[in-house]
Amino acid sequence: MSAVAVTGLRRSFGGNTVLDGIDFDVAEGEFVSVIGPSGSGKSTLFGLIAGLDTPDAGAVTVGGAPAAPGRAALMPQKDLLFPWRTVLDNCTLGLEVQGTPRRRARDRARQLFPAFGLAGFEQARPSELSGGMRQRAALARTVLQGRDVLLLDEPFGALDSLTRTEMQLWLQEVRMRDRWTVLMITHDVREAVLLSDRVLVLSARPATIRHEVRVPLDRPRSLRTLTEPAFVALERELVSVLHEDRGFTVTDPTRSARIDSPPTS
Ligand SMILES: Nc1ncnc2c1ncn2[C@@H]1O[C@H](COP(=O)(O)OP(=O)(O)OP(=O)(O)O)[C@@H](O)[C@H]1O
Repeated sequence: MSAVAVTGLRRSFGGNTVLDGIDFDVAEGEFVSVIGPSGSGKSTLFGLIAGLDTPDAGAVTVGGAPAAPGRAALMPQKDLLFPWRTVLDNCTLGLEVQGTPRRRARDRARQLFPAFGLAGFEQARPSELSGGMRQRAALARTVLQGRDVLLLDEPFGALDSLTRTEMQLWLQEVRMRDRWTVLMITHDVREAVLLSDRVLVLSARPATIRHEVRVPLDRPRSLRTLTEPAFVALERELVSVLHEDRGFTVTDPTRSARIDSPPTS
């Protein structure tokens, strides 16, 4: 059974068709990235998978049942940590919303802190954390909800490139331990290839799945992976597909691996 199955998904807002027939499956334990032009509907797609929005047509199942709040855990683009709560109590929020008593929620959160590089910061406020630590806290909150599927919407978008690379390798490590099923939105082609088993490329709006690549590189992947010919070839393929959509032909993907260009309309 697929962890996530998306069939014929359509979503419009007013007269603006955003998703125009999206079909894909995610297997249990798979890491799939979704890339595509800004405004193509990636966050809209995640809202539908998270059960926070309803499609105009088509269907989404998570673990074989129709998408509904609480079936997949969504980490939104902004970390949304509450400044007045301690880091520990920010991490327990999802559990508390589910009805877990605060004490038990705190015990469970505390157990994650060492692996998430947050040990010793339980009583700190979010403002005392670095950008990478904030993202790890937001991810801890998402993971703690104990869902079968994690939806990460640009989890590292706000980080500098060094921290970002460290976080990517860290995410790979913690995820290999627990085999989460992950769907991740990113604007960074290199990040998508480094972390994923498969990368889906959305077209510009109205979005369809324009392209898909499998990433058959061994794990764990490391900084060295970034320069392997197979890695570079996949990166080049994805960058070319993305830029073709915008009428460009890419000859040197290493100079244009990011795609955070302005919305097309
Ligand atoms: N609730 C809503 N009401 C009206 N329009 C919406 C709503 N949600 C999304 N949209 C529109 O849908 C389109 C796609 O937005 P979405 O945020 O899904 O794109 P995205 O690919 O995630 O963008 P980015 O990469 O910039 O984060 C945009 O034109 C946006 O204005």
